[in-house]
Amino acid sequence: MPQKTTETVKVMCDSALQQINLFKPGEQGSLPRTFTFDVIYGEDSHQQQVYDECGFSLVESVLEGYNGTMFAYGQTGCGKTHTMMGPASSLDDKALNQDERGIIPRTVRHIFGFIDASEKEKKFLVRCSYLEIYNEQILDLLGKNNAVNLQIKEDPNKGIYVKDLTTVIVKSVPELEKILFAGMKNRKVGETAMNKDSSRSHSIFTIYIETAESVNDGTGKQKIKAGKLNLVDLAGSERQSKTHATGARLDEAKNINLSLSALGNVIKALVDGVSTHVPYRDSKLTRLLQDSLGGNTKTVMIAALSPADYNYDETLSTLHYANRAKQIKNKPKINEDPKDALLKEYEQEIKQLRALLAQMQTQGATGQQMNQAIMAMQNNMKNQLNQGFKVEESVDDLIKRLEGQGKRIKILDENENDQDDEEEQVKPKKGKKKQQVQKEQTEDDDEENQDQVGEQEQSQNQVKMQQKLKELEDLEKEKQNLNADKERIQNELQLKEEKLRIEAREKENLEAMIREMEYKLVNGGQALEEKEKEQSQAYREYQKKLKAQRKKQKQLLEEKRKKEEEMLGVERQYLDLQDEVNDQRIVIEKLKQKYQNALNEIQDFQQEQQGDREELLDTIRQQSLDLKFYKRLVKMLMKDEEIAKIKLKSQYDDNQNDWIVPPFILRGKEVTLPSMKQNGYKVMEQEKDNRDMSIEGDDSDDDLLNDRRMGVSSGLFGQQSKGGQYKQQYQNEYNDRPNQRGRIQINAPQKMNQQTQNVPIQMRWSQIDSSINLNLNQASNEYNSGSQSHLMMTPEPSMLTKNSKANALLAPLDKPVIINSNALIQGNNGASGGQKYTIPSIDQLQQLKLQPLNHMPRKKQL
Ligand SMILES: Nc1ncnc2c1ncn2[C@@H]1O[C@H](COP(=O)(O)OP(=O)(O)OP(=O)(O)O)[C@@H](O)[C@H]1O
Repeated sequence: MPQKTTETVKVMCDSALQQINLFKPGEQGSLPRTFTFDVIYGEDSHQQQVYDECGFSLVESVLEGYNGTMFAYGQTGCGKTHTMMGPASSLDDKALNQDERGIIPRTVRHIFGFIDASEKEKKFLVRCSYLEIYNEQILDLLGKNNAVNLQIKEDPNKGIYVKDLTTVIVKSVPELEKILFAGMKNRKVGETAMNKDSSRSHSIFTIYIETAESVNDGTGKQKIKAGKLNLVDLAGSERQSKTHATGARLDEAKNINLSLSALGNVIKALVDGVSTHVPYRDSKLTRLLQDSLGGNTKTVMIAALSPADYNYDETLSTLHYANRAKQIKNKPKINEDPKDALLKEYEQEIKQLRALLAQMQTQGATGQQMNQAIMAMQNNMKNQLNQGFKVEESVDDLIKRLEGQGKRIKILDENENDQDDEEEQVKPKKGKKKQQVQKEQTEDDDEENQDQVGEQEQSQNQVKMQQKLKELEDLEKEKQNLNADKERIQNELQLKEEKLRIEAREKENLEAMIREMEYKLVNGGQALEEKEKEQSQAYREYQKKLKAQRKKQKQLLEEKRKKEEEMLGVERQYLDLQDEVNDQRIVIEKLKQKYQNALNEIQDFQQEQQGDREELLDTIRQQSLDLKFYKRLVKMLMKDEEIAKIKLKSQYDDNQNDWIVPPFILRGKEVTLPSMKQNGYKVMEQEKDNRDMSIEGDDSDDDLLNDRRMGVSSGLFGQQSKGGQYKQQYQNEYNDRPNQRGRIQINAPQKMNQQTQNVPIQMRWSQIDSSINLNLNQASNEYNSGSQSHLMMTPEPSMLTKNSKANALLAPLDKPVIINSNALIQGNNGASGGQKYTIPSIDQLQQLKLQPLNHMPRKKQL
């Protein structure tokens, strides 16, 4: 969706013909490149229109049980996030610009609107998950730890899925929106020269909808359908020259461009008609979208364009991308009665719980039996959920967790207070008891006083008194017996009460579980007034009509195009010659136009390929420099045997696309490998903290740091002593690879003066005799004598020994050897020692029509 711009508009949208015309800047009067798509939106179109025409029918399909994917593709800053999400300010419930909301918030409303308008008997289970792919890592935007790189798995029933991805059950628009906004806040966004809030990751918000409805065959059976909707906001392709990205932004851009070019390769392979292999595994993005591209999913691609002439190349590339994607044929199918449907599991659980409750009420099952049954059921459910997804937590819990832990601490404090309160309440009770005991004591004392008075009276009648005493003793005994009986009865009563309490609690638990299970499912026909239902139905009908109209319009356009095609070949009966001439002229004009279009297409394609190649080579070159730096660093820190030992214990993980390196510690002369289970990585980090690093000399100097970033070249020519050391190391490393073939690139300066700009020229190694000798002394001498010319090689500087064999031969094919030297090109005739070889001059190289490569980083003058 083009955004308004003050620059010259070079994109014309023809919505009626569903065509987009792109004019090349500087080519006045030339024919535009024309592309036809299902729908075209100019800068005056509205978000509602985009949703009605692109989103609505896809969401309806998902509600019918299809899988759907909608993704926005395009150059950075073109409006992908705007189209998918809309401006952040529009998402608020009270926002005045709610009509600017994008596809995702509209989808959320559509889904629950549909549920509310469906029959009451229908049951729905709605869940969602939210992930981002950042620097080729899959991060859970709703997860407890969103720095963990999750793994992609494949299962015959579930298809491709992300292991341990958090999914949350939602029952209403506000709940789903809360989750969405909380996840959005975790997304990686950064400022670039082209977009203040540029998405630095690809994000996938997935909504899973399961529907259960009774089959009308009198068996009471239910039909379950499960649809899944992926709403994808891709990060935009970007050129470093425009975004001026450096550091982390540049790393992100490299990863973004690589994954987008992997997506492009998948699309190409799917439509070129010759590829037998589709490279889905080349990136996490293509792997996750595998079902959406050529699989069983209904997919809508939205191409966002910039209309500015400044972005002509990127706009053309996006249009080609979309044009190819348009040709992909998917085979969508409804997911009926899927084995892993959660709704089915929940329904079964509810049934079983109800049966248990009934049993408890009629047969009086014991609390212990109940407990065991509930525990078994809960475990069973957890296992089922764990097979694919993490066990869901409630929306409120999740939001609380995402907002931080503060609330929980507060709740704990409150509980503590509650406890204190309870104790406070207990205290007065204890006091009362004490008072009562004191009272009883006083009463006893009174009795004693009275006895004393009686004693005086009874002194005259001792027998009587003794009898009385005996009676008292008997009474005391009886009292003791009664107390013992009372205690026993009390204990029995307590036990009975406890038992009753347990049973009541179990029953309550059971009922709560049933309530909770039922709560997770949403019944159709809720909350809506009859009038709202009618409106919703009318809107749906209108959408259907609109869809039918669009289909008809498309058919008519197609017929018109076909007729025009036919006209070009039809022989007509002409009444006079002039008519025939006129018609033929029109036919010729049209054929000319077609021919020109085809030529343009070929030219665009070649340019695009060249652009892609340059971008990729640039990335390879950058990565090769990084790799060299890390290699150098590791070699400075560790011995070859140590590296070998650790490599032996390491494994390459295809799923993670990364090395799993076990923890290790460098201590004195030994390498210790602490077990991963025993917190090995933590131990390793502590060891690292204990080490102090010191660098000899004034190595903090910026220049030196820069030179180091460039890799080994900094050490090669600047100081002979260092150079010698490096040479020796590299020679050792590569001399034992005699049979690997490689290629050589010569980056030749266009003009032979010191301010030259490099025009790199590629020459395949196969054009050079594999046993040549190169005399490179001249290059290094020239360098050392202070000339601007220099020689830089990656990654095999062993070539630089005097009269050395061209060890570039030994370079593996994926690591190009780069020679950048004036001297090499000029003083090239004399190979020494045996065979002769002449490196071609620039003219000769150019005559070979070898394609120029990208600009190479120039090395600093030392
Ligand atoms: N159709 C539009 N109408 C109004 N504003 C728009 C439109 N499209 C884009 N914008 C604005 O342009 C800016 C960049 O858009 P957005 O962030 O959506 O680009 P993007 O393609 O997602 O970029 P990136 O790939 O860098 O994430 C935003 O401020 C956005 O609001």
